[in-house]
Amino acid sequence: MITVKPAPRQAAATTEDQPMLSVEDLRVTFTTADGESLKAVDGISFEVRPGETFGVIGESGSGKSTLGRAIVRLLDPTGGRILYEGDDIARLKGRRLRHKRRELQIIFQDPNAALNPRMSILDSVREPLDVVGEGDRASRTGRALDLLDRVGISAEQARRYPHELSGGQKQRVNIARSLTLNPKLVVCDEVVAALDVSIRGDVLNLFAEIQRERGLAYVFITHDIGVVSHISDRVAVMYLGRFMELGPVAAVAERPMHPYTRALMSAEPVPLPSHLRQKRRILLEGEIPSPLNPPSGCRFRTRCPHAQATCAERVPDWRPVAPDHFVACHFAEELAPG
Ligand SMILES: Nc1ncnc2c1ncn2[C@@H]1O[C@H](COP(=O)(O)OP(=O)(O)OP(=O)(O)O)[C@@H](O)[C@H]1O
Repeated sequence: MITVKPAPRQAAATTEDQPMLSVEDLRVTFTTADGESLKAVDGISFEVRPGETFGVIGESGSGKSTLGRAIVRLLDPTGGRILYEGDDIARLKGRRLRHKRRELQIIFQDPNAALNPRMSILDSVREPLDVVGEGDRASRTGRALDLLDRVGISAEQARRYPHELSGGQKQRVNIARSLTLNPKLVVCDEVVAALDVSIRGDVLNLFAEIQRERGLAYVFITHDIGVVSHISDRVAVMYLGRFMELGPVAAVAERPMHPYTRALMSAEPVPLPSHLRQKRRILLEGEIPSPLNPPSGCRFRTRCPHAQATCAERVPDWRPVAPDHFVACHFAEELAPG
């Protein structure tokens, strides 16, 4: 089990609740090799507040990575807006997009994804600074070494190549690399999933420390509810391209309002205090349906133990059930425990 030091949410608590990023009705549709339309992200809206960790959880194929990549414009949204400091990231082009993207970084599950195997660790971390041409080479090298030192990579290790480092060390290097251009928001896509369980806690702690030092916001994408409950302030539960529930982690853990959230939470040994754990294991039957042909009405209805006729007929409204807590289920209040 991962043990993560409790992280006081200083940055989130001291900044006002003004969003730093507003995602409005975001859509990403892929065209498959057969020419079919696949709605990987299908009308998602949320805000990220300065200094907070916004968790996104869901099964494989729910569209989490697509959402993360769209936020940093690694792929082009099909529709909707991504408002960041007065600009719509979804529409920006050229130099203005490159400039904004410095402040929005992403770290991937595969520690090798952003590291060139033929470049030394130091060169890889300095590269973003070289590209924007900040200062002279010596100052850029100094800054890269400082960042590497901060994440626990020595100057001697910085001269090595990626294959000479462990997965955990490489993920530390990726953290350093993502920080070179002083981002304000980092999308973390399953960043500890590929790491040995024994070191996941250390790497998560490093993420939490860096966040406190820099007031960074994270969008933390994971299928691991234990990870999300430890690191996030708020969490969104995603299923087949849509959010099913969104709220403060404690509220969602204590009183999950969507049947899918309850099923997810009961399926894993969540390291939550016992009074917050779901008492009964709810079996989530069947595979997630194909996004090429999603169920009508509520997308979860084909696996929901409580589905009724209405669920096939009408898409549930996205509505508040408590302050800051939203759900898309026709029967949320009736079904929610206690
Ligand atoms: N480039 C693409 N072209 C066509 N379909 C894609 C493409 N990228 C993703 N998809 C499809 O979009 C859906 C969502 O994928 P995505 O990787 O975003 O989900 P995920 O929740 O991150 O899952 P995982 O954890 O397995 O990556 C899946 O059905 C996937 O097959």
